[in-house]
Amino acid sequence: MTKQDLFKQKAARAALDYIKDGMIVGLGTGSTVSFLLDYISEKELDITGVTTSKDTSRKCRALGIRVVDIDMVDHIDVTIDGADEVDAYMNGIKGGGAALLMEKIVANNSKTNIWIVDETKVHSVLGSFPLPIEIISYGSGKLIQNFEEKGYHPVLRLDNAGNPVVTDTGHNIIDLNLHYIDNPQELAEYLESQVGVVEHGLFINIADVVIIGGEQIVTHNRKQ
Ligand SMILES: O=C[C@H](O)[C@H](O)[C@H](O)COP(=O)(O)O
Repeated sequence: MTKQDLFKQKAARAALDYIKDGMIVGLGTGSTVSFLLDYISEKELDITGVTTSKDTSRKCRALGIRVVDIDMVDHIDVTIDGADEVDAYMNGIKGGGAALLMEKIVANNSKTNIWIVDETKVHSVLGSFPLPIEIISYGSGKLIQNFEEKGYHPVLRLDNAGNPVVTDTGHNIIDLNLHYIDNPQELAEYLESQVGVVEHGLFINIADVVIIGGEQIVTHNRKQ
């Protein structure tokens, strides 16, 4: 196991403190959340999960974690998710695993949102990680052209067979290679105004707690 994986594991283990029996828990997507699911199963926590991807649902089924559709619950107590990059203001980029749309819907319906990341993902300014944009396929060439003209260096994400990645909700992904996002809010507003964009991977003012795994665990709390 790499050091980065060990740090992801540490962050995932620390997140268990926020989960109690009987809770409805939003379950994110990705390798860090995968460690969390293992711990939830090992500890036999009696939770009801609301998942953010087919991958997470599959893993929950394999581990015997109960899962229900988001529309079957009247609230979500806490959601625990990974992130691809986190800045000093606890804003982040998500969607490296193409799950950003379902993740944002679950996050927006959760009382508390907790991110679990390893320390390599924390940067003072967002943009090192390419920003995923979920789009409809019709007219995607035009959208790419618009993003090129803005200097965003867009790349349509392809799968191993060279076909456009199709998300769990049936869309495609464009990754923007921005390197330095000086005003995430302004960029989010621009992206939201583009017809054909379903959702973007900028998660602004969403995380309440960020647990960073490193040699030590560091926890940031928005309310502090
Ligand atoms: O679409 C994927 C999600 O936003 C993930 O939470 C993110 O990519 C982090 O994944 P990982 O824990 O594998 O680094």
